[in-house]
Amino acid sequence: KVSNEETLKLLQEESMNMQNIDINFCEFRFVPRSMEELKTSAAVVAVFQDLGLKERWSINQETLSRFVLMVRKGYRDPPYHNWMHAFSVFHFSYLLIKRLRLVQQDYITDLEALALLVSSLCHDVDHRGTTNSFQLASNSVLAALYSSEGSVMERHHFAQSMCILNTEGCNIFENLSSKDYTRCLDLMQDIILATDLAHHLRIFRKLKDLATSGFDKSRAEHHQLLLFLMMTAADLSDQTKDWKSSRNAALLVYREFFSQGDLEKAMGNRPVEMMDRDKACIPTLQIQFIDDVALPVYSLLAQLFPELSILVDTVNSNRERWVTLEDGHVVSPMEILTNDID
Ligand SMILES: Cc1nc2ccc(C(=O)NCC(C)C)cc2n2c(-c3cc(OC(C)(C)C)ccc3Cl)nnc12
Ligand SMILES: [Mg+2]
Ligand SMILES: [Zn+2]
Repeated sequence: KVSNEETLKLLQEESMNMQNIDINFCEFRFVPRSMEELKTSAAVVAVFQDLGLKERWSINQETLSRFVLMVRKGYRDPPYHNWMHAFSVFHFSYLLIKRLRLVQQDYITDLEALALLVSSLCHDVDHRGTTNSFQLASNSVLAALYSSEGSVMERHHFAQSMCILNTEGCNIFENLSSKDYTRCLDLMQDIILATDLAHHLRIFRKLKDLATSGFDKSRAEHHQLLLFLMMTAADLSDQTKDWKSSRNAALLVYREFFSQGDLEKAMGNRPVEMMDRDKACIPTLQIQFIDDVALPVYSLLAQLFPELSILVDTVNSNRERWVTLEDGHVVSPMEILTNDID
């Protein structure tokens, strides 16, 4: 339960707007992870304000504040899949909607934009820092619940999100028409399930075809594929930031992976190399992940929206930094002095 004083405190902060959050808040180079965690809940409320979502969907300010605090409380504290990850994914989705003017240009409807934003905030809620395959291998409760359908964690994230919406005073969709309400939850389910890497790899060919043939605003399937591509791009958006930010985020991912590897060894199972701290070579693994997953995502997005090609350039330059680290690059004293590689 979110206490009233917490909600009231957040309400007082609601006077926050884009300017007094950070002058660069609406730039793709802005790093949401650099914000003080205490200010992130008010920033989420300010984003809803800025996009006019409260008026458009008659969202009560106090309900919104309570919802944001409940979502934040719904996240645990593993190295990577925590609230600050959710907040950074939410921020990137906001920038896509705002800077590309997606609703004004009819790429997505205003309901799809609402669903994308709320899904971004909720998409990893109650993550335990372990993968879908670990749920199965460890016979977790979540595997028992969802393994027959697959995407075990993603189904749990969606179920948790619905629990939060159904909590007293937290249903931000309470004033939507029943048609919009149903449609919005269906969209959230599709979008959150699309954050399963296996799902992304399954639809990748369709995403390529979409980027090649061009977006047809009249086709519902194109709206859906675009939402999935933007959600994945947001989920990976640490990789579109400056070198230090993207490197630090990647190191958090491996801290989580290696902890899972330690668990698997303790269970008598052999972890995959990527999760084995004794075998993994992070630069090599990162170059592989950037080539196999990250670059294709931002390249497709840039094919659809050429103004985003700057993101592809940044991912490529971060890739180059991993290459210099990969070949056992000897750190020169100068680099140590400039703490370029700390
Ligand atoms: C920096 C960074 N390195 C990663 C290195 C490897 C992998 C991994 O899962 N490799 C397995 C093989 C089969 C490819 C993921 C990595 N990763 C993610 C990530 C992305 C996810 O899925 C979407 C969002 C749909 C792409 C799902 C979960 C995660 Cl943790 N986010 N940042 C990273
Ligand atoms: Mg996830
Ligand atoms: Zn995520």
